[in-house]
Amino acid sequence: MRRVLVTGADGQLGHALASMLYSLPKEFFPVLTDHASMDITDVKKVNDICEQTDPDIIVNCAAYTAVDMAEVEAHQAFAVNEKGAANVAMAAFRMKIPMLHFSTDYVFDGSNNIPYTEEDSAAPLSVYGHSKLAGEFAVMATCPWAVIIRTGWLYSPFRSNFFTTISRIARERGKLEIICDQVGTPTYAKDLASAAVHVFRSMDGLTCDEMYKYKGVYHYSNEGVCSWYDFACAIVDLAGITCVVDPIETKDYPQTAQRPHFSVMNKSKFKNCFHTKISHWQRSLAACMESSGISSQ
Ligand SMILES: NC(=O)C1=CN([C@@H]2O[C@H](COP(=O)(O)OP(=O)(O)OC[C@H]3O[C@@H](n4cnc5c(N)ncnc54)[C@H](OP(=O)(O)O)[C@@H]3O)[C@@H](O)[C@H]2O)C=CC1
Ligand SMILES: Cc1cn([C@H]2C[C@H](O)[C@@H](COP(=O)(O)OP(=O)(O)O[C@H]3O[C@@H](C)C(=O)[C@@H](O)[C@H]3O)O2)c(=O)[nH]c1=O
Repeated sequence: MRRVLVTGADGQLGHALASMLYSLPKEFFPVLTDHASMDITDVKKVNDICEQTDPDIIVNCAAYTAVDMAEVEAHQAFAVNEKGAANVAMAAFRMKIPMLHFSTDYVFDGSNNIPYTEEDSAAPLSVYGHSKLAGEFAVMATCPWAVIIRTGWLYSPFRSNFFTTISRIARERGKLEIICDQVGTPTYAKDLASAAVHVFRSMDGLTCDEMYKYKGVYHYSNEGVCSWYDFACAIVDLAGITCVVDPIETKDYPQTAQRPHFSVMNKSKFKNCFHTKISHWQRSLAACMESSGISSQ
């Protein structure tokens, strides 16, 4: 049985991954840590807990994810997303074990008109995007066999995210105005957790030299393309909520941080390397809706 140390286990991805690991009890034993029990900016704490728990795999789900707040809290964003990530990567390097880390579609500036590949240049528009890109470099420099998955528009029935927010405010307000000129692909956290398990299985039992085969950045979201407006319409429809959803432009929804207008990612590298298929975002949204019980409320 493989011990999988998860940081940020109280976040939406950490929670989805923990549930996935508990559902595979013969294969994996989750060692869950959260902000309170293991602050990843505290290098001594990270090393002590890794030493005590002796994991076989480390997955860094901890992050500073408040995109607008990061514009005024750059120091905190970089402390967690760059230095904290490097602390976790250093522990994995010392223990010579697989390290999985997550990054974001917000490393791109949105100027592409075809899906971004891993070879495309990153040019973040926001402090959050810059801090995550710095984290990618820090992780790769610290633990050279690390696998970094860039994902985007993550949602689940757990914690605050676009899915839970829209489900709630559609009922409260009866009318929503949603940006239609930012295009990307939603990612169901359960699908991403399942993708992470594919990575663990591929890297299980490999020597450091063998792990190098997988090193680097991969793109992963659900399949398909939509705007936030399309996503909101689909949530409202599936939930059976009576609510008007109007499309608006980014300029009509003032936000502190700038977001890319286009952040669709090409997932071929992940699918080919880890021999997996990916579900379309509408199918995954339906699965999430069903598991959340929101549509029957
Ligand atoms: N959410 C999204 O739409 C997207 C997320 N990603 C990336 O996916 C990953 C997972 O994101 P997601 O699960 O949504 O994020 P969440 O914000 O839901 O979870 C992040 C977790 O990290 C914890 N955390 C924050 N600071 C620290 C710290 N110093 N030490 C330990 N834990 C800390 C948070 O705890 P607390 O809340 O108590 O501070 C929270 O539980 C991140 O790398 C994120 O950048 C990428 C693209 C899209
Ligand atoms: C609630 C609401 C949001 N929106 C828009 C704002 C924003 O552009 C978009 C999504 O809202 P959010 O607050 O979820 O946006 P945001 O925090 O930018 O989401 C991002 O989070 C980080 C962590 C990532 O890494 C990204 O991939 C992405 O998921 O919807 C509306 O237009 N109307 C509304 O009523």
